[in-house]
Amino acid sequence: AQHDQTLFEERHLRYISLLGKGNFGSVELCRYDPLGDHTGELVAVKKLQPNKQSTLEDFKKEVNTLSVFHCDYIVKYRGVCYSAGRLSMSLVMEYLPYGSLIGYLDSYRHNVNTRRMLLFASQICKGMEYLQSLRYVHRDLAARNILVASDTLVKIADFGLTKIIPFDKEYYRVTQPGESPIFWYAPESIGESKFSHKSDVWSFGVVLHELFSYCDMNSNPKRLYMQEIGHNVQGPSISVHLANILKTDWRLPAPPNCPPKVYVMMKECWGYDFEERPCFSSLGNQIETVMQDERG
Ligand SMILES: C[C@H](Nc1nc(-c2c[nH]c3ncc(Cl)cc23)ncc1F)C(=O)NCC(F)(F)F
Repeated sequence: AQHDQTLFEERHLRYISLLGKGNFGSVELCRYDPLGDHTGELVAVKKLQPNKQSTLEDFKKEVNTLSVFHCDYIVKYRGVCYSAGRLSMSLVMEYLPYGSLIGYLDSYRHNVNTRRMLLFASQICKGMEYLQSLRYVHRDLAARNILVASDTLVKIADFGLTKIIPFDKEYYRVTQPGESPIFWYAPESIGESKFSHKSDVWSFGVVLHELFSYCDMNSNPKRLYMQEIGHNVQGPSISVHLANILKTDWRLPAPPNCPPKVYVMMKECWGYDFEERPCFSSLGNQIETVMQDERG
């Protein structure tokens, strides 16, 4: 349809730069400039790179998933761009100039205080509550997949691994796990490829750890776990070692200067049994409470 705002014509999408590589494709900064006078808006365009892991079908699912989300704390879907005679397609999203939380905390760490981090945490929590209300599990919740819209707003992004939980079950079982972000995974995800809202809660605990570590590369989850496991451990046996230390109740240490109440919340998210873990709505309330206590 002529006035279909969600259809972007390839000839008007002007490539500007590569933003980064995600699970199944790369995301580019483009200007959609139908008038050709540089007045068009900037957009983030995710191009599918079909490889052994991802197919056009997977990509279409990611597009359809994002297109139904309407939440202030989830990156906005703008539409699609078909190219090469509908053989390939790209996902068009809003462009957030501050980039991902990792880069933001690294560069603006000095004006991000505890209150601001708790605000970001509560927004991620609200975004996850919204996902849960639609029976979606994100499966890749990590600081690298959180976008910063402004100094006071963050949004969840990268729904490449997102799955909908079947109506008759409380979890989603993955058949062939690809490149798995195992250091953000709950024990049941590592051991049985089971994913649920409660495994997303585990990952949220790891995001809290990243937040309160200012996403400092020297204390990122992978490095801290590998220190405990032993750097000489390689390849597939890493997940066995990781599952073992989690079973013996070893957890990521409290980040430096982390408020005790926040570390308590992380530990709750890391309950070995998924039933011990809090739900996102209770986490949201706990965060609001800590925000009130925090003079900040
Ligand atoms: C693969 C892509 N990687 C990157 N994206 C951006 C980015 C800036 N601004 C953006 N605005 C909208 C989008 Cl979708 C991405 C960016 N910056 C650095 C990246 F490495 C990505 O999607 N990462 C997940 C998340 F979006 F959460 F950061």
